[in-house]
Amino acid sequence: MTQMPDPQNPLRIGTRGSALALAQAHETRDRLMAAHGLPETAFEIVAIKTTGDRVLDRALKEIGGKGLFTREIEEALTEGAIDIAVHSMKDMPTLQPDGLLIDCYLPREDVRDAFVSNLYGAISELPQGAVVGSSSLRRRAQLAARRPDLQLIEFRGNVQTRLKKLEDGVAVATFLAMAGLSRLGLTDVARGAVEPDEMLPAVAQGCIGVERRASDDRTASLLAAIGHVPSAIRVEAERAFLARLDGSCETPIAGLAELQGDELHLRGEILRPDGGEVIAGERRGAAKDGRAMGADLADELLSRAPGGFFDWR
Ligand SMILES: NCc1[nH]cc(CCC(=O)O)c1CC(=O)O
Repeated sequence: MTQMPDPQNPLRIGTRGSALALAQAHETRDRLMAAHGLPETAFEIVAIKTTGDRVLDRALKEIGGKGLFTREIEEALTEGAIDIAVHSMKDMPTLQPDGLLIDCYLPREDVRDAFVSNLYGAISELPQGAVVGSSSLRRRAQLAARRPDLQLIEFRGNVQTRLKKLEDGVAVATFLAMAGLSRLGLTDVARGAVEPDEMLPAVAQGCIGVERRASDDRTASLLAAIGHVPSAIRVEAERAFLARLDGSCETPIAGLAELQGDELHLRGEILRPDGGEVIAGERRGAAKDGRAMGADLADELLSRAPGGFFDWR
């Protein structure tokens, strides 16, 4: 029998302190409570400030490095200060530090981007030269590919900060993940969801992953009850694609795997940051081969990329 957490010996859930991160930690806790019939007091939520949270004044890509939002949390997990770490898989490097493991994914939310604007209803309605705010290299590149006339500006900060910038007229539109808005109860601010055909989402967008110490068997069996296998299949295929490209969410790479019964449909694309070139491809295959499909699709896109394509990295 697994030793269940209790108020004297709670399961400590590590997370960033942002409203979105806390909502994700609460969702994880609620699922564990329901799956095991445990009270809220059997859990402790530990908010941890990361480098990415501290440094708000510079563009993320300047301070650089993968795992800007995860390093301190993974250190706490390794040291045993927390028992699990709850992450937006979109923000996770493809390699976990030695001794740590992610093999539990919650049921995936809406994977699409939301179009957010007080003035216009969709991308197609944006006037020539309109100013759009986004700090996502992927969204900027995808938008520039479709609408080279638009003026793209950096847009950092949490959801509330970005909405305030729209209100102040700093930009006329921005994009946010539907999943984040939904978890914050803010889907009202979306004028609409952008379909993947129009803007392929980031790898693992909308998916929460739970990380643990690989050697921690008690936590492994607790998590087994809340892991969602179809989400795992999809996200692991997308992350195998990303890993082969050596990308991160700071790279103009998009990827989405969808299940149709036992068949997995994987789409991926790499872009030049200015949108000047988009290389896209897809694979269909058995769900069990998802990771191999991801690596294979990445190899195809790499082989089609002209010399110098990745030089901006
Ligand atoms: N990079 C920030 C980030 N990481 C995860 C989400 C949204 C939730 C998700 O995709 O799981 C967001 C915000 C956004 O892109 O709007």
